[in-house]
Amino acid sequence: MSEIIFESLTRWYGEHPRRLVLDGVSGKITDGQFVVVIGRSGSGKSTLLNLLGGLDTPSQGLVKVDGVDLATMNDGALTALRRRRMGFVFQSYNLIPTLSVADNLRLPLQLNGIAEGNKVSEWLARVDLQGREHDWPDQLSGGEQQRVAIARALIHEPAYIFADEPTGNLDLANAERIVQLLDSLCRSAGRTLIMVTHAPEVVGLADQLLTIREGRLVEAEGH
Ligand SMILES: Nc1ncnc2c1ncn2[C@@H]1O[C@H](COP(=O)(O)OP(=O)(O)OP(=O)(O)O)[C@@H](O)[C@H]1O
Repeated sequence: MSEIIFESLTRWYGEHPRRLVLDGVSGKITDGQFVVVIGRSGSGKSTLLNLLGGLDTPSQGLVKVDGVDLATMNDGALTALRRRRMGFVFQSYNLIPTLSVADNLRLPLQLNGIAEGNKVSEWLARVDLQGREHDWPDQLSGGEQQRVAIARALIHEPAYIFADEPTGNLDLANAERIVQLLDSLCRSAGRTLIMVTHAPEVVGLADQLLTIREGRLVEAEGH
């Protein structure tokens, strides 16, 4: 059972004055949900995502992943949790430029001690990039690089995928393709997908919508 609970989650930067960017948000993300985080630029979306994925530490409040408060974990345990249970997709793809496409995909397998088998070619086929094992990231288009990044985020079969504006650098057609790919690959395997986006068309796919305004969660209209 995978579940993320966050309570009174607060993040500020600096002291005197404190700059409050997330102001006591609470919620629950359950197994296999597609959660969409929307809100204006600077409202705190990436801050929330980074806290839920253990990439950042709250100033106050807590995040529980699989029932464990992240604040009780040491760095090694947190790294292990992120490596095994989570996959990350960013706006800027973040492929390692000095590694081939295949070696980028091998990294999560190696870090988790998972046997490679045919996984690299299988996952390239799933993102419609069969035969591109030996290409370098800079030989791929933006949409292709993001598809490699998706395969890399999923190849070790994590429970949670965190995607921070994964379509931010793509044209509309590529953006739709990336969202559909993430949605279908996560849904088919019951993985939880948490996506920050500016794209209003993604909202309709969400099981849960988190709308942030000035660091606070806004109640959905009509509820
Ligand atoms: N390291 C930091 N130091 C100080 N302020 C920061 C830092 N990181 C983020 N902030 C501030 O926190 C606020 C929220 O940032 P965040 O990246 O979460 O917003 P966002 O909603 O994801 O925005 P966007 O849609 O533009 O990416 C912003 O005003 C930003 O300037």
